[in-house]
Amino acid sequence: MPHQRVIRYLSADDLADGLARRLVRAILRRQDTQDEVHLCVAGGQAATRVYACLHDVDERTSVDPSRLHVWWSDDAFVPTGDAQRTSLRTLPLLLTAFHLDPSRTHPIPTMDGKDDADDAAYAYAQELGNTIFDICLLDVGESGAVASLFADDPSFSPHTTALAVGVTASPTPATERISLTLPEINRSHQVWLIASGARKATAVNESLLEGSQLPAALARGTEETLWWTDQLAAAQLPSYNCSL
Ligand SMILES: O=C1O[C@H](COP(=O)(O)O)[C@@H](O)[C@H](O)[C@H]1O
Repeated sequence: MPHQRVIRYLSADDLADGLARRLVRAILRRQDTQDEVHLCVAGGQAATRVYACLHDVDERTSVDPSRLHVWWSDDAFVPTGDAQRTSLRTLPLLLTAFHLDPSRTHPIPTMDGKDDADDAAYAYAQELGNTIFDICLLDVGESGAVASLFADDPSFSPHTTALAVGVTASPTPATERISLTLPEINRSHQVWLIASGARKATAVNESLLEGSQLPAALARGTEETLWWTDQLAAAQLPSYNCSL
């Protein structure tokens, strides 16, 4: 399994600003050498702060929106327009930052026209097809969850062949959600896990322990797995484990 690297910023603000810059540069580097770039984004407070910081990154104007696809790691299974939708909060920030082409944005289907969360997950899987994310951003939950994969939930199946799954008893609102599966996440070239603040410190530490089976521990990119943290989130890690 590729090595995991932990990057630690001093504060939550530094993390959001630094990660926004690194994200723009990573997209530009990929666009230099390949046609389409597929970015998967997460909700979560820290990830959303990163998207808000994209506006301050001058190089973002060099990103070619006609060659950038944006996908979501998970979302609430609720009606279109429901405030619980992650994409409702994140899409406007990303649209403005990159002037995205709406036909290249792929929000997870809503409840409208779908029988249940599994039906929506199936539709999302169809849309995904053979897509491999160049960068998959995941916001680490307090329990070591990523996307809407919760260690104790029966919908978390590390070896499933499905690309997306319906979650019907999420411990965090909304109760019904749709999530990428671990195998789909792990086809990504780069997996970037974000953890900010003291409430994430235990999850970060436990996920980085040898043999951890938490969803955050099992999420790995085929090329690289990076943990983007701030001092509070990385507080329980040995300092030699961190760069920056
Ligand atoms: O909405 C989401 O948030 C969680 C983490 O949320 P936070 O409020 O603790 O930052 C994240 O794991 C999930 O993927 C995302 O969709």
